[in-house]
Amino acid sequence: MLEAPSRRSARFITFEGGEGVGKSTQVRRLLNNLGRQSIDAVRTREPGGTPKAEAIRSFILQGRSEAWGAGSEAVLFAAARLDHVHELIAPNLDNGVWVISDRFCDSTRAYQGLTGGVDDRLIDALETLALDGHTPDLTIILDMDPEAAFRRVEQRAIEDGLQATGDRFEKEELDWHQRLRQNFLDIARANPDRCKVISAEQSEEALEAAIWSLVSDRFPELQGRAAE
Ligand SMILES: Nc1ncnc2c1ncn2[C@@H]1O[C@H](COP(=O)(O)OP(=O)(O)OP(=O)(O)O)[C@@H](O)[C@H]1O
Ligand SMILES: Cc1cn([C@H]2C[C@H](O)[C@@H](COP(=O)(O)O)O2)c(=O)[nH]c1=O
Repeated sequence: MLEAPSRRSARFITFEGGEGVGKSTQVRRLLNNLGRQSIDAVRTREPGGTPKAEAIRSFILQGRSEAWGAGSEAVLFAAARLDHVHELIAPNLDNGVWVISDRFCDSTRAYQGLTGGVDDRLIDALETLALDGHTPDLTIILDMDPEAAFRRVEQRAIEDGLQATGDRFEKEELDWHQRLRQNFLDIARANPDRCKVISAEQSEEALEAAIWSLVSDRFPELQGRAAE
């Protein structure tokens, strides 16, 4: 299992969890809070973050990889991650810019590995290859009941004027999402230093405050700074 290295001043923080738990919302809020403290930070996401990785994202999430099975999908996610790490994550960290990513390697372990049944040895090998040493310093796992999270996703679709059709993974059955939730909790238990679980069943503002408290406790350069 991954241990976070302490090699640089810029920090690499990832958000993980099931569908619709509020990751993107909290990535944005954390970025704003860091900006208010004059911390230079970029927001990114997986799959995606670079043009090549975004192309792989479209291919997978529109369902075109579905027939290939979870093992091939794990390889595709890793290919996207390899480009993302080399083209965006590593250069920013090397320049002292914090990187905040909406999903990263734990999603492959949770979705394709533990939920999709792909062998741990393949997941471990892909992770080593794609990360090339860029283990997150902190991973925040947002946890909530998937049924409640679905209601948020439906509401988001209504607000966006779209039909809630769902991507490749959002279409899975409820018990699949319940297993996924448990699998993220198991990943957190196996990586207690790097991963912190926070209940996402609270208001956006309360969750933002809980995340700021966690992040500022974790990194000495933020201590004593309150979110405004
Ligand atoms: N704490 C919260 N309470 C209520 N609604 C929320 C909360 N956080 C986010 N939402 C709403 O829930 C919906 C999903 O949020 P968001 O897109 O941030 O989740 P996500 O985890 O990134 O989703 P996905 O897995 O689909 O990318 C949005 O409409 C958002 O406004
Ligand atoms: C990185 C990664 C992602 N996934 C899945 C998880 C979600 O269903 C989608 C991404 O959509 P989001 O709205 O941006 O959360 O992709 C995965 O199965 N494996 C991965 O490694």
